[in-house]
Amino acid sequence: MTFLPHAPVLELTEVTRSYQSGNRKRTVLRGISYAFEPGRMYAVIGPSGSGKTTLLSLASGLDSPSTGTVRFRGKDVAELGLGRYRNRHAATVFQSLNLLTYMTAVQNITSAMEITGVQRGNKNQRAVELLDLLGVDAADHNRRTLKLSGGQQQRVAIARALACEVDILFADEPTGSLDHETAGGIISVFRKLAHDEGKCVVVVTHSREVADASDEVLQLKRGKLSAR
Ligand SMILES: Nc1ncnc2c1ncn2[C@@H]1O[C@H](COP(=O)(O)OP(=O)(O)OP(=O)(O)O)[C@@H](O)[C@H]1O
Repeated sequence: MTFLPHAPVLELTEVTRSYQSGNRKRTVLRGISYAFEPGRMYAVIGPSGSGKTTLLSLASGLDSPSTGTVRFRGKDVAELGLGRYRNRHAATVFQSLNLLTYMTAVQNITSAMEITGVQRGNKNQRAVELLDLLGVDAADHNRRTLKLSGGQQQRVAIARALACEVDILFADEPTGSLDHETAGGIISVFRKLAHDEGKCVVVVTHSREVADASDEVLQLKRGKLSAR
């Protein structure tokens, strides 16, 4: 199958999400439509409680919209199967990273490949390639991730997310706990993944630096998404 270079990789159409609390319904997202392209980095910004994480959950297949559709390369992710979409096409780096800290950087990646059923002969070699791509020092590849710095851990978590050769990478506040310089390194990684590797990178952030480094800045306000 061939794809047009600028055909959207991810499309949200009239997406809404409401939460029921007792007998009250609260609508967080109100009819959001947007098309995300490969090879671009997007920042999603907005005040606390505006629904950024909710939007990320729907776009990444962790949750389903109340109404509307989320499509990956034209196919409704509900039909594709949310588990399959998450394993094969769209990975998320969470704020908590969720690394297995008693395992090495390489083991974190190879075990993710095992769990998601990646068909690859030499998983170790692929893990090393990914860690190199993300700028993790060779000396750190076989260290337990518990022993790595916050910035290095973040890189390992991103490498693990990419282990399944996904097309879309989501990240929730990836620079929130990093100092300025380390955050700059992570921002460069995201830009490289979008511009050199053709990934669609979507970052939820409060950081001005991340927003400034992105190709598109999308603002969530009162349940609506607008390009800034
Ligand atoms: N599972 C849930 N059940 C009920 N309400 C929820 C649930 N998840 C989120 N909400 C509500 O939806 C609103 C948006 O939350 P969300 O976490 O998406 O915002 P956010 O923009 O990511 O906030 P922050 O920047 O503080 O992380 C909040 O009022 C929150 O309380």
